[in-house]
Amino acid sequence: MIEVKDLVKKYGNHLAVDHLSFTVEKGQILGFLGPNGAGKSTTMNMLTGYISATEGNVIIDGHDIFDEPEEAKKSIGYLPEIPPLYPDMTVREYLKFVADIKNVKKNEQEKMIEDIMKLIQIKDVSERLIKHLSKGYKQRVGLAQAIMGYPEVIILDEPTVGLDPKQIIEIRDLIKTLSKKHTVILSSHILSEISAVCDIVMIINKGKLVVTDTPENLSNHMEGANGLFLTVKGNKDTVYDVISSIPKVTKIHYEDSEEANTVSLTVYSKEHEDIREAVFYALSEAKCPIYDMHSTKMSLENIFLELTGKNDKGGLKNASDL
Ligand SMILES: Nc1ncnc2c1ncn2[C@@H]1O[C@H](COP(=O)(O)OP(=O)(O)OP(=O)(O)O)[C@@H](O)[C@H]1O
Repeated sequence: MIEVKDLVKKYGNHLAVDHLSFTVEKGQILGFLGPNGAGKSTTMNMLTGYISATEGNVIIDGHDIFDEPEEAKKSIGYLPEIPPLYPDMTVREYLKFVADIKNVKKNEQEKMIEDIMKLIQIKDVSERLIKHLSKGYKQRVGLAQAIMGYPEVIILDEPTVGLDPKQIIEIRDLIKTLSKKHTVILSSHILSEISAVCDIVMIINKGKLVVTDTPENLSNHMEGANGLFLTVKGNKDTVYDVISSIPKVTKIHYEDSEEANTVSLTVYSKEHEDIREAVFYALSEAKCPIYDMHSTKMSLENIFLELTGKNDKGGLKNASDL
């Protein structure tokens, strides 16, 4: 449905998007994740033909967005980060205006506007001026214009930014509903948001692809990086020697210890290896009593920070490469 090949955007000497390639299948929801300035908006603006690319291709439903913009754009509905609304129009007037510019047939317009207002739940504000709507409702009207004409592909740039938690859940549910009939690409800098709605996550940083995988795989593979937190009574060197002699241990990280004569540390092991028993027996043999032992699960935010931090060292393509 969407094919992106070696997409590059340079602003002067600044490489905002650096050879990005990916495909999105029909009916999928692809989440684009990255910190501020990662290149999300720039990529979306190229996908929708809003700005040109320095290099590379974007093929939407078989049409190149740069060579056949009219054909390709027919398949796209776009909600930019700031929704393109006319504040002095009522919701209904605005949607009629959007239907006109998207060449929706006159005899189909009224029904389509009604159906979309019902789907997006904005019927109750249809006669109100857009400038008098709350932010959540403005965002909904932005979504309504994106799906006008029922394009195959819907591209949403940070669709929940600035909304309250209830509105965020409502917009997420809407996105899931939309994906039943459309292919959806959305961007966010919030990992939990992406994992809640997307089939595939692409993490980008400094314009480069860091990793792409399903949200489940991303979490599962990162569990290998989860550690075992320990507080042990004993001497730091002894504890280090004992723990580092356990075969499956890959990394030891010292933590601040709150009790005198104790050592706190997080111990990392190879993927999915349970080292709790080995740690217990080794420390008891060395007469170093364990005061605390618990698993530390990496939060989704930490996964994201870990991945985007690793990018400078280059070259992760799948979560399984971690
Ligand atoms: N018109 C422009 N001229 C020069 N540099 C630009 C322009 N637009 C974006 N950039 C730069 O390109 C990089 C990528 O910006 P972009 O807006 O795509 O990031 P983003 O991932 O969408 O970030 P955010 O989450 O903050 O919106 C940034 O370093 C930004 O400063």
